[in-house]
Amino acid sequence: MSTRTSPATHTLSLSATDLFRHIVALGGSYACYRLPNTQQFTVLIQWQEGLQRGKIEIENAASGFYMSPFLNEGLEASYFLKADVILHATTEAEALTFSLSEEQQEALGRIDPAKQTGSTHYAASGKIEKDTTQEAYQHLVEEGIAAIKAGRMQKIVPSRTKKVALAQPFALAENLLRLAKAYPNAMITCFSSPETGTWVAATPETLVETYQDTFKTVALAGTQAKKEGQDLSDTQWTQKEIEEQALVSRYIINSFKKIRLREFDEYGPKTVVAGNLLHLKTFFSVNMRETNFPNLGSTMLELLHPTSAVCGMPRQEALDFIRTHETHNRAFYSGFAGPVQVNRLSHLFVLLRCMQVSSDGLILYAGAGVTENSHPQKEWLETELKCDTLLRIIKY
Ligand SMILES: C=C(O[C@@H]1C=C(C(=O)O)C=C[C@H]1O)C(=O)O
Repeated sequence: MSTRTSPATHTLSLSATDLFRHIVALGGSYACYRLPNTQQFTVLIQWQEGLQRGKIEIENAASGFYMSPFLNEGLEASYFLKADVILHATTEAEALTFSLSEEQQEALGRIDPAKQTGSTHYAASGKIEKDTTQEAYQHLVEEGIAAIKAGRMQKIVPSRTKKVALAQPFALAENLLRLAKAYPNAMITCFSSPETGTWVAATPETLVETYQDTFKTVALAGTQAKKEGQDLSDTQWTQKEIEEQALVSRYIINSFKKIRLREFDEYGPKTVVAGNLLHLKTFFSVNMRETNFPNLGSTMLELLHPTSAVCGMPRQEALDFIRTHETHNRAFYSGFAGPVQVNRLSHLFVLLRCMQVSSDGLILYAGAGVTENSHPQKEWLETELKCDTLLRIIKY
């Protein structure tokens, strides 16, 4: 759908809260996002029931939003929200407000803002994960270190949950705006459907981006707290962090090698800000036309997910470890999500710094890269900082 403006008298100004309520009341699904370093929020709405299940070819897909849980072999457990309607709003104002043309109002059905009183989002279906204690997480890290010392893996990324209670119904639109303002260079996103429940993320990590002829991905790892007024060029990284991030870079280069792609640009590692944290990031880009890899986005998505930034190395051993040792289901945490073919851009992000919104609370998820030299308590503190990325900004 186009966003051309119709005469002012016929446009309807609708708050995100009213819009979300309207969609949920009619049984639709939506995904809302603000790309890094942009001012615009986009909402993709699907009216027909049921998200499409299974792998899609992002190059040939309709406009929509692609979502994947962490455990997703062959990407067959993915979901696709087909955008029947696309709306945009800027974040310059104090509230998220959409301006709907007549055509868009027709597509959305009759909307009476005064009658919108229901929920703005779907509550989680199925079992809600419990809180992970510090003791349990540190024990998991110790088991990871033992497996590495026994030679079964080089790196593992154990994760945990953190459950917080809600004092009031979750103010979704207000919180998305708060996150967008606090974190200009993050992808701020939320998706809500009966199948997936509701997830919110402020993620720093691109998994796959394609626009016109360019393919991009990044290797992101190594974490430290960002200090007030810190000069990024003075940041010190330990050998452990440098090696941990280099493993992720190597994993990406090995994936290029697997498909005999030899020409790519590599830049970094650079220290980057992600909310309250600093990471090391290497940027990769490929010209898909010159290298004759028109489907590189779909190909790399399958090769990369889950990367060693969120799973470990080697991948199969790390996956087995996570499946057998973690006591919670990661669901969409460390999976991926993002728009596909929206104005020719497909941009999928790793779902990090994320949480599930349930009717009785928020379930946050975070992990930390563990190598032979890890300290369990430090890894716990790292996951606390990662949870704080959301908790220090949102109201709950
Ligand atoms: C696993 C997470 O983050 C990943 C792990 C990192 C690390 O181990 O230092 C850093 C960035 C992410 O690639 C998370 O945020 O939960």
